[in-house]
Amino acid sequence: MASAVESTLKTKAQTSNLSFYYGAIQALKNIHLTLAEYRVTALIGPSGCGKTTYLRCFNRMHDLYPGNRYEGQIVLYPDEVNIVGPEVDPIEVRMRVSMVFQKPNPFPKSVYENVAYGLRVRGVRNRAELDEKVEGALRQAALWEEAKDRLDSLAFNLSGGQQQRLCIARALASEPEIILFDEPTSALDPLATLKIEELMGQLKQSVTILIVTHNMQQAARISDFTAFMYLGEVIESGQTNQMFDHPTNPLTEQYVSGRFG
Ligand SMILES: Nc1ncnc2c1ncn2[C@@H]1O[C@H](COP(=O)(O)OP(=O)(O)OP(=O)(O)O)[C@@H](O)[C@H]1O
Repeated sequence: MASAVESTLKTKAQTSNLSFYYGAIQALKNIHLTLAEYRVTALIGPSGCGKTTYLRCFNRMHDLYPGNRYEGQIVLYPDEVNIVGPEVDPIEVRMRVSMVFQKPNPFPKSVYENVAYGLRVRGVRNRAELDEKVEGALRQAALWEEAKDRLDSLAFNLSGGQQQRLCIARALASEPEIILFDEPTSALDPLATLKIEELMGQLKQSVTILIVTHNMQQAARISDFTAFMYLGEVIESGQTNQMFDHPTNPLTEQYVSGRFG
């Protein structure tokens, strides 16, 4: 049951009747899920259940490939825009919803230019403003201290964990409302993983987070809410401690206790 504090939460995004098709293949079936504002929601479930497919609906990444089709709605609040609606420009959606991928994927540019890139695309030209925003994003991504003396160095010279934090800074620079994380630590060592997990705890003060993870301990550590997916459906969702300690669906119970997946 939701606590008194949790009951005051605002909804950031409401998914209703969402189905998704890769051409003739239906990958998501009639999904309903609420994302709470300034909270971390984890998507868990066995390989191929649709976690990444669902995540990618939130920034209309599927629009990059012909034949893909959405049905239903993901309504973003407070303005109640259905971001998978055909009348909504995917570019606009991607300004509001950023994504961080499994493997760090910095651009072949300097540390500074990786973060400044999105700002330049959005028309920021003034050097002082760029400097301020780049520093702000690097600080928010807990990378400033390590990167401030190597802003002009190529991003590939950073460690894997630093590169992933740079990608987070790049995602933050456009001041998104939601950040999507697709298994963001699967390519990182335990220490770099810990840094990213701690960072998410700080980021959720100003942004709503949706994360796909295969790591049950990670989901339990960092998320406030968890949704368990199976064969393209959300089978059960709720507060993370409830989902792990007292799931109501036997499939969820089997999955979180490691008996399948
Ligand atoms: N481009 C595509 N074209 C056709 N089918 C696809 C495509 N991408 C994914 N699928 C199918 O959609 C279903 C969901 O895949 P998805 O990658 O979303 O699952 P997942 O839960 O993220 O899996 P994993 O944990 O292994 O990453 C799978 O059956 C997959 O084969």
